[in-house]
Amino acid sequence: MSDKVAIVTGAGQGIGEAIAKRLAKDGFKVGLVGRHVEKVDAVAESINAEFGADTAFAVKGDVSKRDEVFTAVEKISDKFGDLNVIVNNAGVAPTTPIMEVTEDDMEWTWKINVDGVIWGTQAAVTAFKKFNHGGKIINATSQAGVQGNPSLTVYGSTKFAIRGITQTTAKELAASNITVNAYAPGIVKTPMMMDIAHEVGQNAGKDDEWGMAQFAKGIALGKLSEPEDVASVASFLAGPDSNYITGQTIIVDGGMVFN
Ligand SMILES: NC(=O)C1=CN([C@@H]2O[C@H](COP(=O)(O)OP(=O)(O)OC[C@H]3O[C@@H](n4cnc5c(N)ncnc54)[C@H](O)[C@@H]3O)[C@@H](O)[C@H]2O)C=CC1
Ligand SMILES: CC(=O)C(C)=O
Repeated sequence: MSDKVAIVTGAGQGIGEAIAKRLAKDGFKVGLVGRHVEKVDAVAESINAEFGADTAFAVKGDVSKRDEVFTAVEKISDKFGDLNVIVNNAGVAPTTPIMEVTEDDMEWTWKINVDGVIWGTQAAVTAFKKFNHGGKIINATSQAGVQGNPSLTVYGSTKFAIRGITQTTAKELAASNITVNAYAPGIVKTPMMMDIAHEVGQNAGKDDEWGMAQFAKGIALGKLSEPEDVASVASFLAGPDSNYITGQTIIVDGGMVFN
């Protein structure tokens, strides 16, 4: 068991919720950050009911806003008296055929997916230094940040960027005993993916199930993944068994992408 402290952004549902629950099970105190405070509060309550009062603490924060990220990280690390891990998980996934991409699509998607990782990294490094030790930074990329997907130009561009940021910051922060890695899920059964499947289905005059099946094609293991499959990898990256790994993206996609 660990007595370490981890922060997970976008922890109100889906993969972030599963990671927060898994890290609590691993023995971490967990800080949950989300735009919708009622959602992160509900996840924190369920963690506290299962793992003991004061295991989880929820804070409202929009990752696209630097001040809000710094405030959230300070509140959580003050409450638990330390910070060892941040999981920059929050993200959005617009489906945008190339000829329909607008300036607005580019701006809001990059602000959340990419700026959010940068602010989370800066805020966590500031806390690691305050507590006089290194730490672990874990970023959410995607199979769409490893290979091109039609109609995911905007989203994919952010996820390719996150793999780049993972590599550059890993090299820059190694001397401070900070590792930086990423997980790249394939198709995970979460509200985000259900929304995408709905849109793809509607555009083709079909239903959500058909939409999901289009994304499920080509998965070697023949099934979609659960948020807990991604949480297992985040658990490994947050724990001591990954201490000698940095700058890497672990692909959790059931064999969609082989690189
Ligand atoms: N579901 C999937 O198939 C895949 C997901 N991913 C990535 O995994 C991460 C989590 O995805 P899901 O759980 O599926 O998504 P989701 O949409 O189900 O949950 C994302 C959470 O992030 C929060 N969020 C969004 N913008 C935010 C902001 N500005 N500030 C704070 N919180 C914000 C949302 O409110 C939501 O609670 C994302 O970065 C996504 O791109 C990557 C590959 C596949
Ligand atoms: C949402 C996502 O990351 C996909 C479809 O790869």
